[in-house]
Amino acid sequence: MRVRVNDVLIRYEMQGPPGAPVVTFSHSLAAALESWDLQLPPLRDAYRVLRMDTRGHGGSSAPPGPYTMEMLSSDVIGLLDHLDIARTHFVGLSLGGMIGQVLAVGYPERLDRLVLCDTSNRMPSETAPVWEERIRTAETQGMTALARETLERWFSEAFRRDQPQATERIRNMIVRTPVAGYTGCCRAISRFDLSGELSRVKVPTLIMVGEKDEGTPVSAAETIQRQIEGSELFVIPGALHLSNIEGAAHFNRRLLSFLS
Ligand SMILES: O=C(O)CCC(=O)CC(=O)O
Repeated sequence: MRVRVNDVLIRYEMQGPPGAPVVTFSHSLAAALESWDLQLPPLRDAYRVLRMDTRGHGGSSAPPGPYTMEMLSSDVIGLLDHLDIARTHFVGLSLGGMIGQVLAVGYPERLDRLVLCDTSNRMPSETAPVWEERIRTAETQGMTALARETLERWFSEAFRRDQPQATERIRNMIVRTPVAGYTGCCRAISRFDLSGELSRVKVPTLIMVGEKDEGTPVSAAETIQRQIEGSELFVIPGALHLSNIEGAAHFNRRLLSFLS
């Protein structure tokens, strides 16, 4: 389904019994709602699972950027309003986790529980050249040029070797991401800094991170945990950045116990 929210079309899927609590999933940069496929089966009997493509990704519109984290968060609120959802659990990975933090600060009345995965409360200014380089590569060579290095940051060598079909599916998501959507979100991420405001978050929060995530490492998760009072931290053994896929069994067990 696609609905007009703010000035864009947002693609989403909603599965699960009517009246059940809603769990909203928000994916990483260069992914799409299908990156949560492994979370659907364990949740869909007891929850309404709402998965959406972030602006600039998957089947959502990709207007020219730059985007801001506030814009991306406002798209989530617009979708919830459209679907008449007053409150939701929110699970966000990486970029999705940054959106989740903005929601928890700006719209706490809309959130029941918050799960922040493989994310950070700010992008250090030292990383600015990395984002500029990724933007330049996407604009000059297209998303295919970014696929291999992205997969290497997201999954272990063993996973890429042993799960070629799953790896290929994610690769397709990366290369199909519109360049304008990717670069628009890169700019939102590179300017992201919620470090001064995160201590205001009172929503019950679980933080999960792949043990070997390099882009948003365990230390970044620990920083978030120190700032959000009462939050829990779970490190997913062996996983890199897309811990919900490579570490799905651990991820799902911890997610279910936190939500229930
Ligand atoms: O994945 C994201 O949503 C942003 C952070 C990032 O680019 C991490 C990575 O791909 O290594």
